[in-house]
Amino acid sequence: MASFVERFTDLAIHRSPLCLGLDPSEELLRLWGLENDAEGLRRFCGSVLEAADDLVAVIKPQTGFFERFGPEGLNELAVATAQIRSQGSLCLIDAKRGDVAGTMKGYASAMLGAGSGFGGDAVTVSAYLGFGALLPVFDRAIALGAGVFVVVHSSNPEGRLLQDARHPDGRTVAEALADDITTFNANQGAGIGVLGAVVGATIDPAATAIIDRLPQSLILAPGVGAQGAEMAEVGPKFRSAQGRVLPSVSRAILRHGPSPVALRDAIERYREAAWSAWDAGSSLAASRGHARTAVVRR
Ligand SMILES: O=C(O)c1cc(=O)[nH]c(=O)n1[C@@H]1O[C@H](COP(=O)(O)O)[C@@H](O)[C@H]1O
Repeated sequence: MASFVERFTDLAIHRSPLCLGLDPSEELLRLWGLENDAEGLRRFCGSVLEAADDLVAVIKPQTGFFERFGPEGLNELAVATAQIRSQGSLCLIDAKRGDVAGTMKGYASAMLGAGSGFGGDAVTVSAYLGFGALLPVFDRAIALGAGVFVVVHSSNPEGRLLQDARHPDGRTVAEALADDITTFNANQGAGIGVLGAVVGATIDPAATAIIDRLPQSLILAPGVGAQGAEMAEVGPKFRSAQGRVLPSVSRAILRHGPSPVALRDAIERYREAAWSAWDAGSSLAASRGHARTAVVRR
């Protein structure tokens, strides 16, 4: 089976590298005139996924917005993940789980790959209990051709104090984590590895050297739109990771619903912008131009 990286790279060229966040929050359900319940979740997700159709590479459901309704919400998460896969997009389950190794094995079986509870193509994880504790998730991802995104430099200001704290050797926590990710990927072989990283698009341009420490990783870049980062900043900030970045947008697109036309227009706009951010000026533009002609002619 093709790896997550191979599948993403192909979809990024033929669809767009955009990662569409599927965040059915109470605020958005209200804005859309939907009930704040499991039925509202279902209608919201159905409309978003119909509008996204085959336009984007990755769709990222945030589990918290589903878990808030208990078993009924989890059922809607399963419905959404199945629909994402049936539309040919990659399903990145944003669960940000992080626990001791034995428990991570449970989360891995819940989230990752065919035969798991939710069948994600990739998952987000948090390393606060230690990078090594996440190994069961890494192992399952390798075995099943899935992906893992480890939070390194989060998009929110509250993350700075913890992630910028220094190890005795002078590296920040985020830098040491980036190095752990790169060592792990390098031990698996050359090229982009199974471990991706989360680096917020809100990152201060003065701090972007952290991205240079991740030469073998896909990089999920949330924070575009509602959190203040512009898509136009992603290309310059993430230049050293050109062709490996998934800019992620949730509210700035979702607030355009429930009109299917307005929603699709918003996805189209961010999709185009994500393409430019991804490959501006690179040789990837040629293959993209080729694929895009086919898409436009659909
Ligand atoms: O892992 C994530 O996706 C993530 C990491 C991070 O550092 N910051 C962050 O906002 N996120 C998620 O990305 C989404 C951002 O939503 P918007 O700000 O509405 O685009 C939410 O689902 C967050 O949980």
